[in-house]
Amino acid sequence: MVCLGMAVVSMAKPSFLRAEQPSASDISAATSPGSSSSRRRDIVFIVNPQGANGRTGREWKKLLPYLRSRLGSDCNICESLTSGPSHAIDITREAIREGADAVVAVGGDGTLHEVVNGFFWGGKPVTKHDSKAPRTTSLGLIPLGTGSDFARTFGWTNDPVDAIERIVKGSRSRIDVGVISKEGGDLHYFINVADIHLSAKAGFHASKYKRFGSLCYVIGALQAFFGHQNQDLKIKVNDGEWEVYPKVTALCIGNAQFFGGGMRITPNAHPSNGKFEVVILQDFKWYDFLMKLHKLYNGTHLSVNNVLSRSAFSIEVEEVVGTNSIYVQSDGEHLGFLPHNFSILPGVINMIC
Ligand SMILES: Nc1ncnc2c1ncn2[C@@H]1O[C@H](COP(=O)(O)OP(=O)(O)OP(=O)(O)O)[C@@H](O)[C@H]1O
Repeated sequence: MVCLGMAVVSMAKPSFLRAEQPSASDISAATSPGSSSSRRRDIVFIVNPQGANGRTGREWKKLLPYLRSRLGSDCNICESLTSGPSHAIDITREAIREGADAVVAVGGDGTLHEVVNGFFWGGKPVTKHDSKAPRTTSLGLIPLGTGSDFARTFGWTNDPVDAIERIVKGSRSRIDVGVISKEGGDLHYFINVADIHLSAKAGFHASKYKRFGSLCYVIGALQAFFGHQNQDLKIKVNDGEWEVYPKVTALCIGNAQFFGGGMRITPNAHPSNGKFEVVILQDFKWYDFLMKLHKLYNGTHLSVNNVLSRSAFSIEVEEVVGTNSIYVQSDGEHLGFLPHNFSILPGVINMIC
């Protein structure tokens, strides 16, 4: 982990909280009565240098001088470049335990997803080591990925300068997070959209073609259609009765609205409303997608035949006939196959919005 302008700090013992010396004015502000809010904030930027086929790393380097100029006088800015998949989870947990004021994901939805998972450990939110001085670590985002779908719900652009201004402004909102469980498996968290069957299979294939930019979603979808069959699924919403939904093409559980590089699949979802929007597409053929694709992108597909939307706090999904081949993904990351349970954790993270 590197604190800007300071020495390289070993990952084994992160000390970003101590790495920068406060300036004289900061010391006086911190020691004057009633001035606790003006203490220097510790912000950890977790950067995936390989995001968007390497663009994230290149943009991040160009962004650093601006970041220093906008935040450096008020904050200890720490950067941590990820070394591979899942690294962002560990960095986040360590930063929260050390008492960081904010952890900012710099990259795409995959990086954001890992950072969100780092906010939890053993089924509970991670907390600061020193519980006598509790502090809530906020989540921030500089969207610099291929799809960057989560940011679209808030109308955020891929312009990192806008994202830095949001961090400077520092407004925060409580946001919901989805939790996914499977019998005998670890808990998994998502912030954007979890989805099942065709779209999840398309996402699985798309992830192999990120070098082609947004085109990866088209290639992934074409590959997923190959050999696709709509499947009967059993669904239990809000701990009610099991219901069978015939010929499901895709089932999408939205905490936010967009997936697949800009498709507004769950147009009524919002990460602050305490519930998911569940959208189920049934008996779709390949030509239905051709005819209705524009509606899926602009979010007007809910009135289309064989599209159903409902809100839910929890949903359990199983196959009627077990094939163990129905793909599940969360925030665009492959998660395995059905069955899975999904439920919402309302307002569990403080987000810089
Ligand atoms: N140093 C690294 N080398 C290779 N892969 C990494 C590294 N750090 C993180 N990753 C993996 O890269 C994946 C994708 O990253 P990210 O989401 O930032 O970019 P993207 O896929 O281009 O964007 P989007 O998810 O918005 O389409 C993450 O899921 C993460 O596991």
